Amino acid sequence: MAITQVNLSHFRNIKEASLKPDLGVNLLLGNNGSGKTSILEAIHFLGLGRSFRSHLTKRIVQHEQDAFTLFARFQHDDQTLPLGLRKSRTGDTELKINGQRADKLAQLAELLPLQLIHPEGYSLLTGGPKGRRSFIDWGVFHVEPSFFPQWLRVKRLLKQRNAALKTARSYRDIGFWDNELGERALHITQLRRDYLKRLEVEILNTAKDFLPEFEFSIEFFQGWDKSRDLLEYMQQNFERDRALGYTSIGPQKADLRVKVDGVPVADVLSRGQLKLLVCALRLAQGKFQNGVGSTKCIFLIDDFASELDREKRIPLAKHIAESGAQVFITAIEKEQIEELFGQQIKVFHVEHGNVSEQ
Ligand SMILES: Nc1ncnc2c1ncn2[C@@H]1O[C@H](COP(=O)(O)OP(=O)(O)OP(=O)(O)O)[C@@H](O)[C@H]1O
Repeated sequence: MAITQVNLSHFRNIKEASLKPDLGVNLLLGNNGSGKTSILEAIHFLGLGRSFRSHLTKRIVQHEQDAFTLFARFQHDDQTLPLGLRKSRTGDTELKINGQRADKLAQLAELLPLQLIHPEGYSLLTGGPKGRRSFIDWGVFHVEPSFFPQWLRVKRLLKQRNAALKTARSYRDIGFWDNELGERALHITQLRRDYLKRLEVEILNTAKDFLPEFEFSIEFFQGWDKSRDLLEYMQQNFERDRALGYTSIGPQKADLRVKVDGVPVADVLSRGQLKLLVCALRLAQGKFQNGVGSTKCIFLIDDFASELDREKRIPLAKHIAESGAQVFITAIEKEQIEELFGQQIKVFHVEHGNVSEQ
């Protein structure tokens, strides 16, 4: 899986740009505010249908323009597919995959699996469980096709159960939703657990290379006490859920708990160390995907050098190179990246929104 062409039009400060990336490491080089991250943001948009910087399209569309347009060609199953996306300031979306209109942005995620590593990425470990759940689900989604439709169904059922909780007078009024939920919840939980079991070794090995001074452990919290039967537990929790107005236990509460000596990493590690650990998690996941999945993962790395000393950049670059994945890296100085990856990189200069190939 690799992108062979990207065109951007009216995206942030980029009026028009066209890039023909290499299948290996691509370096986006430029001064602060030149537009490097905007190119990563555009690729992220093509892969996930959303930005990692703003949920408002009007912030992304170039000032005084109505819409942005992105176009890419990418390799998929031995063929090259074109992908076009236009999004207007008001949020209207037009998506074309291989010349056909597509109505769901979720279709993009299947075609272009991406891993983003960026300076604020450490919030994966310091923030709430939602991000870590997404981390797990990204991987399950890409290796287990039955996961996504089941998860969508569970989310819909939870919405209905939560709505029913507001008018329910006794457990009987919502018991129906729990029966519908129960089996599906167990299924997706099993898929998450199996996936993490397989990924765990890759994560721990990568983390050991980055932070050899720590002994990490990984625990999967399924969203409720694993010794309890979910249906029975939900029944017992009815009064509590009714008072809260939402379902307080279940797979929607799942989490990935990363600890060092039994203590959550967010309480022990420095910011730079947390950042490295997040790199380890994302690289491990991408490498695992590239080993087992049919579609290969692409890495987007924003501000590679930020907060990492040279000694730590070396294992990071080694794992990136080993992944064999296509990589897009932004940096201000070329030397640091060349030193790590050798001459085998394609350099794009970004200056005031203009992109040129070296
Ligand atoms: N909607 C928009 N229209 C036009 N310009 C914009 C828009 N949104 C942001 N900008 C400008 O686009 C530029 C691109 O910023 P970007 O974050 O891509 O820079 P960068 O090269 O990654 O910089 P840094 O090294 O500081 O992270 C900034 O100067 C910003 O002010």
